[in-house]
Order: sequence, then structure tokens, then C-alpha cells
Amino acid sequence: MKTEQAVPETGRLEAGVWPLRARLAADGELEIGGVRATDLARRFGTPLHVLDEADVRERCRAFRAAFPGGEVAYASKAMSCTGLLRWVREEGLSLDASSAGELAVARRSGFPADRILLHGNGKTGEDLRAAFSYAVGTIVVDSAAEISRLAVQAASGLRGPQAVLLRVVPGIDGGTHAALTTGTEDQQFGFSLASGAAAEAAHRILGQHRLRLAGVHCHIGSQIADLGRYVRALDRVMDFLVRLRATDGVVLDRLDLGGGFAVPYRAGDPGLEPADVGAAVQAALTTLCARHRYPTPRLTIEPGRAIVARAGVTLYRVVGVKRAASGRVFVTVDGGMSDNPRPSLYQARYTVRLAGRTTTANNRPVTIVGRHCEAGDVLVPDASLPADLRLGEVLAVACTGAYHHAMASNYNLVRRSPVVAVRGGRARLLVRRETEDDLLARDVG
Ligand SMILES: Cc1ncc(COP(=O)(O)O)c(C=O)c1O
Ligand SMILES: N[C@@H](CCCC[NH3+])C(=O)O
Repeated sequence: MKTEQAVPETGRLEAGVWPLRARLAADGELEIGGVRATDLARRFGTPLHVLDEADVRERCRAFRAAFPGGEVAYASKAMSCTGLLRWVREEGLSLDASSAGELAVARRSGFPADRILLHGNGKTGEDLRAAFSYAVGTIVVDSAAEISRLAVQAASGLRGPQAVLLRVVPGIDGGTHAALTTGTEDQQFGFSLASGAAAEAAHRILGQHRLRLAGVHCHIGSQIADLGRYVRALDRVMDFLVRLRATDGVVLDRLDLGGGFAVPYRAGDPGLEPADVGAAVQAALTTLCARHRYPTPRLTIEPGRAIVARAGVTLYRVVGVKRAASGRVFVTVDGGMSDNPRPSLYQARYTVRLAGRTTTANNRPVTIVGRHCEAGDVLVPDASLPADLRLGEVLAVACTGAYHHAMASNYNLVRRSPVVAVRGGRARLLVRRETEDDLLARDVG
């Protein structure tokens, strides 16, 4: 067990992990988008997902500016609700959706169908029906069986051929958590370049007059901090395009490099800045196209986490403080793995702070745990919080905008938490808290 540290509150927010306009007020209280965290907790209850609108918009703009002439598609699996998708639409981004549900929210937010890409290695009939009834612009083909299913669906409509991208596997390890690596040969997404499966799929699509092969797609994983991996993947994808030109005489004009750009969760963690991603990827593409005398395809990228992670803060209330016989201090909050499964799934680490005040009390090492019935429900194993922490106080966890609300569950039949947008000193509910009636309504036995 670590001993107590003599670390006073610094009164400063950790760099790079809180929303751009988050700050500590004169009395030490955390403010997000000009609204006090404790006011938000009082008004909307806890656990609470807070989303800073200005931060999301700023990230959208940064990616668009980094890819002039390219397409930036927000990967809505990271976080989807009507209010958020409206901001993304207004900022001129496209959208990556991967289920009928994500398409339904996109539709309600007024997203133009031609700016939508449908993804998924397991698209169901329901997903495809939703995509065709919405007339989504692009469908990303992920398996051989899908090619004929898509051709049949496309034939039953009255529109012209459906534009598709072929998802290829470049054989590049993203250098990230094993559960988030999708560019290697032994995983479930896409068609292998090395085995010839991608070439065969391309021939089949080219032979389907109801489908139009518009380009290729590749996504090597998520939370990737090394730009070189994207450049190597691009190299392999370009080789494929060049070979396809030789074998089939086609020149494709879209190249989608996926998302996966890392963000820091704690000060000092590596992350990728949109401008750096844009510069590296576009320079590599220009060089490769010149080398192969290939007309430069239009680039698409699909950031999810890098758009919304930093904009999000989760607020909890402390419901227990206990020193175990081992000496370890456990701080229990009123949420846990139902609103954030990431520590248990990916051993993710977070920045946390007391939201309502600064104190002269020393910090001490604590383990922040959730309320769920498993010892694995550890939100932050290595936190440092003031020794005078009291029950009922509000804790804020940074960088929870992506894959938190989106991955929330009803474990222990807790009600899923609301999402509140903050901007310019005002707060607005985007997603309400589930009610007990919501829970009971589904239970029809
Ligand atoms: C096809 C595809 N595109 C984009 C993304 C977004 O990834 P990230 O949120 O890491 O940017 C994902 C998820 O990894 C994905 O599967
Ligand atoms: N759910 C993962 C990211 C998955 C990426 C989706 N393709 C996370 O929370 O880090």
C-alpha cells in the first residue's frame, strides 16, 4: 500500500484532458461551459454526462480545416444523440453510422442521407432496410455475403446503383489495446489484402450493375497514437488501388482511412492533433499518388473519439468512503461500470478531481469504485483525492464524451444517465435520465 502523500490541491486543471472552456472558479469550483459542476449535479442529478458544445464544434472545425477538400465523417458509435448530431451536421461533417438505431438518430437530427456512410461487419436486414429507406449515400462492404444481399436490396429500389466502399485489411497493427485493433489479419472486419480476398470482392462488386464501387475503406483501430501506422496502411491501400487499375482497368476516386486518432485521458498521455494527422496523411497520399501516377482520390476520415471525448465530463456523487483491512481507501460513487465500462474492458485510466472546492487538506491515494456488485467495478484504481473528502461531494471525471454514454448499460437495473449540453453559461438536457417506468415497460412477462 502507498502511504499518504503530502500533495496539496494545485488549483489548476490538468492539461489537455478537460473541455477547452472548463476552468476552476475563484472558489476552486469546476466550471464547464460556464456552468458550475455542482449546479449541474443538483439540477440534473448524478451520475451525469456533461457535454461541452463549444469543444465539440471546435474539434469538428479543426478536423475540417486539417483536411481541406476531404470528407470528415463523425463516427457516431462514439456518442449519438439528436442534439449532438445537429452540431456535427451544422459543422459540415459527414456521419458514420453502424446500425438502424444510429441511422434513426441521424435521420431525426436532419442529417442529409448523402453524407452518411453505413458500416458494420454484421449488418442485419433491419440495418440494410433502414439504410435503403433513408437512401444513405455510401455503404461500406465488409463481407462476401453482403455483396449479394446489397445487390438484391439495391435492385428492389428505384434509385440508381448504390455507392459502396470496400473495407480492406491492410495487415497493419494499430499498436493499441488488443480489443481495439482492426487492421491485422486475425480479426473480424474487412477483406484481407494479402490473401487476395479484397481483390476478389472488388471483382464481384464491379460485376454487379446495381452496385458502384466508389472506393476503398480501411480502419486500423482505435486510440492509435502513432501516425506512422496510418501512413503504412495508406501505402498498402494505394498498392491495392494500383493493382486493381492494372487488373480491372478501374481508377477509384474515394479513399477512406477510418478513424482511431488517440486522445489523452491523463495529462501527458499521447494524442494526435487534427492538423498533424491531416499533414501526415495528405503528404503521404500525394507522394504515393505521384509515384504511381494515380489520380489523387478524395480522402475521408472517420474520427469518433477525437471529436467528442474531451468535450465530455462525468459527474458522480460520493456515496461511500471506506478503509479496507488492507489499508486501501475505497471511494464509492453512485455510478460505475454501467456508465463507464472502459476501465474493465480496456484497463482505461482517467483524470478525476473533486468538483466543488479546493482544500488545503493533503491528497491521499484512493481507489474509486462503482456501485455495482463486482470487485471489478473499479473506475479509477490510482486516484489522488483530498483526505477531507466528504460523502455527497461531487467528483468529476474528465474525457468521458466518447464510448461512455454510448456503451452504458442497465446492469443491476440502474437507470441510464442523462446527457446535458453546456454552452455560454447555460445547460440544456439532450438525453433524459431513464425512469423506473422505462425499465419496467420492457419487462412484459
Ligand atoms: C469503421 C470505423 N470508423 C471509425 C471509428 C472511430 O474510431 P475512433 O472513435 O477511435 O476515432 C471506428 C471505431 O473504431 C470504426 O470501427
Ligand atoms: N469502445 C472502444 C472504442 C471502439 C472503437 C469502435 N470501433 C473504447 O471505448 O475505447
